[in-house]
Order: sequence, then C-alpha cells, then structure tokens
Amino acid sequence: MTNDPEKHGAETDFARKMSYGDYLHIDTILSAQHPLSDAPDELLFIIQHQTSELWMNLMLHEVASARRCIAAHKLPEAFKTLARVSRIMEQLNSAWDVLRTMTPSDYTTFRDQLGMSSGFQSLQYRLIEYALGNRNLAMLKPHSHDPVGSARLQSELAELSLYQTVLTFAAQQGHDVPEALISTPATAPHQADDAVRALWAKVYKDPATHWTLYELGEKLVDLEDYFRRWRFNHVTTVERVIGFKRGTGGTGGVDYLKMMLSVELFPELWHVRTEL
Ligand code: HEM
Ligand SMILES: N[C@@H](CC(=O)c1ccccc1NC=O)C(=O)O
Repeated sequence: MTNDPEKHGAETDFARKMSYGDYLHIDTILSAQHPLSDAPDELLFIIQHQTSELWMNLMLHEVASARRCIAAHKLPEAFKTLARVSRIMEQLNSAWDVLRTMTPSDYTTFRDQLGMSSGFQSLQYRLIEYALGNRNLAMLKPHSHDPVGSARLQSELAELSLYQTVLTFAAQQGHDVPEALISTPATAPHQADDAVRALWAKVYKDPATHWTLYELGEKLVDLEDYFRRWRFNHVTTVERVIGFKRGTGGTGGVDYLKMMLSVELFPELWHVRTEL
C-alpha cells in the first residue's frame, strides 16, 4: 500500500503557511551555482566552496559567542561553544574527501575560467584568522576594493582576539600577563611570549588548582589541531590536483601553502609541552 502522509497528519497546504523552503530560503541557495564552463566537475568545485563558506559563517558566529562568554566569565558556556567550533572544523576537514575525487584532468578543463580568483581572497577565512588572533594586516589588501568586506575586517580588528580574551581572563584570575598583550586589540599576528608560556606552564603543572584555565587551554589546542589538519588537507589536495603550478591568486602554490603550515595560532600552548 502506498503511504499517504496526509493520513498521518502531515500538513500539505502551504499556500498561506511558511514551508521548509520558505524558512531556509532554499531558492536563494540553489540559484547561486553558476558554472562558467561545461566541465562536469565545476559544480562540485563551486558547491564545495559554498558549503565551506556556510560552515565558516557558523564558525564566526560561534567564535564571537565564545569570546563573549569568556569575557563574561561564563566558562561552561564557552567550553560548549568551543567544542562546537572544533566539530565544525571536523566537518570542513571531512569535506576534502569529496573534492579529492577531482583529478588534475578534471580540474584543468575549467581552471582557466577561474582567472585570478582564489581562496586566498576568502573574506570569512580571513575573519576567522583575525578572530582567533592571526592578524596579518597585509591580508586586508585583497579586500580594499570591497567597502563592506573591509568594514567587517576593520570591525573584527577592533575586538580583542579569542586568544587575547583568554589571556585577559587569565590576568583576571591573578596570573601574570604582559599588559601590552591584552590592553588593546592586536594589530599583528600573536608572537610567542615567555611570560605567557610561563603562565601555561603553571597551569599545566598543576591542573587541579587551575582547572578552568587548563580546560580552556586544551580547548584552544583542540581548535588549532583541527585548523592544522584543514591546512594539511588543503595543501595535499592542492598538490594532488595542480602539482607545483603557481596559484591563480599569484602565490607559488604548494610551496606557499607549505610555508603557511608553520603558522602557530596559540604558540605558547604548543611550546609549553616541551617543559612538562
Ligand atoms: C582543487 C582545489 C583547490 C586548489 C587547487 C586550491 C589552491 C590554492 C592555492 C594555490 C592557494 C594559494 C593562493 C593562490 O596563489 O591561489 C590557495 C589558497 C587558499 N585556498 Fe585553496 N585550493 C583549492 C580548494 C580550496 C577549498 C575547497 C577551500 C575552502 C574554502 C580553499 C580555501 C583557500 C584559502 C582560505 C586560501 C588562503 C590560505 C591562506 O591564506 O593561508 N581552497 N588555494
Ligand atoms: N587557487 C586555485 C584556484 C582555487 O582553488 C579557487 C579559485 C576560485 C575560488 C576558490 C578557489 N579555491 C581555493 O583556493 C588554483 O590555483 O587553481
């Protein structure tokens, strides 16, 4: 017998009611794929990037919320949010398995259509880096033609980064944090600092006494661990698909991305491990 959902109470008249598609604006999302070629894999390439951008949108929302929770000393709420951020990164990491099915032969059929566009120009990726604390102001330039994007980057730069927010919390708990690191929003990538490493050493050598900071430190290590995996998946996929060709964005490609693997978001949290 064929199932009739109406007999089970399912609503089927949406002439005057909000439906699934209305609420989620599915029309808008599904009318945003515009391949520039007839290459069969261009749709995969577009959707892969668009879904990544959607997850990045959520990630920015959650990082902002985590920062507010830490600043308000609502640590359990911040832990929950940071755990979610790591799960989002995991989602972004598994997505590479889909893109990896695209061979160099597939990609070269439409790569020329991309012109000089590149993920290097992703506004949300840069906002995430800035929110976490990797504030390289040279990365503002590709957005200077875009007043709305530039304004978003500037308003992010007017906030303390996530790492600065954590260090401010540590200072409020009575730990020694150099004032210059937390007094104003950072305008350069965070550099490893001896006093901060000493602070984390104190925390990690006696977790029972400093449990909240210990848990916070591990949440940041988790997040950076996932971030590193994203960068590694990216560079490996890039090598697999374009070898050592220059990037459309103008960089050396794989060599440039390999250099970016050495970026440390929360350096002292990694360095401290040697002395434990
Ligand atoms: C076949 C697929 C891909 C290739 C060949 C590729 C290639 C590259 C290359 C060569 C760069 C260096 C900049 C340049 O000169 O263009 C780059 C940067 C970047 N790509 Fe991709 N990419 C791919 C997929 C993706 C995906 C799926 C994302 C997800 C959004 C992404 C996001 C980024 C970001 C954010 C950067 C800047 C990284 C940084 O500044 O550290 N890429 N990509
Ligand atoms: N940089 C890539 C092109 C690329 O991957 C790309 C192009 C437009 C929009 C997003 C992209 N993804 C990541 O860089 C290349 O050199 O082939």
